[in-house]
Amino acid sequence: MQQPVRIAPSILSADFAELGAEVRRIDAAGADYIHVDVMDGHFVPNITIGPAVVKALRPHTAKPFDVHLMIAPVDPYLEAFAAAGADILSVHPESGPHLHRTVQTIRALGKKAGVVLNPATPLSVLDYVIEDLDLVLVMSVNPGFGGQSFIDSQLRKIEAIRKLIDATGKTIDLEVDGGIDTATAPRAIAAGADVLVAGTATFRGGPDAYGANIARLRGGGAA
Ligand SMILES: O=C(CO)[C@H](O)[C@H](O)COP(=O)(O)O
Ligand SMILES: [Co+2]
Repeated sequence: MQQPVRIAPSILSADFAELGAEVRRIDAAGADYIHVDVMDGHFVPNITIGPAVVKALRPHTAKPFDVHLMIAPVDPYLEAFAAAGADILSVHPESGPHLHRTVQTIRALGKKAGVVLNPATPLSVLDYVIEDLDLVLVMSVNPGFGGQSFIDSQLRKIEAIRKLIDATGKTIDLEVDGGIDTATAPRAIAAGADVLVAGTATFRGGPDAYGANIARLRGGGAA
């Protein structure tokens, strides 16, 4: 069943020179999850942050850290991100040879497990792991950068995954990431998403705007 809409600001769009304060600000502004984009310059053409930064940010909020791992191979780093304070670890199936094993490793570390589908990744990768997941993340842009435009074809994928999740009878978040703003948020929610990642749309306008930005996205984009 689709759950109430939650907002996961991506700190990729925060001021990196004051990340701790930015995390405290989005926490106070109503963020539900803190979305952390981890990029390695290999799986995706950009380099961002590693476990040391996650650990440094951990004391700044009690909100769940939703860690989106865009690194390959991913398996050797799961333990470090878990120890650093991640709550949800989400992996791309293309980032290791044994997705089922990777999901079991995350669960064995006591963390929530997510699988991320790139725009061209078919639904079938979920067939034999969905029952073990806490979250499915649909990329509505190709991973690597913030500020890209929402890819409309992913709405069909969200609709299809909503049906798959509901058929399990389990509580599994359906998150969408990339190009979420006041125009695309209501479309993603109507398709069945219940967690919206938003980098650009959360941080635009500076700290005084974060609360209103998050509230607008949660309300499905209404002003
Ligand atoms: O995973 C990501 C990129 O790979 C980011 O989470 C995503 O792009 C968020 O940024 P924006 O809301 O600006 O599109
Ligand atoms: Co992300």
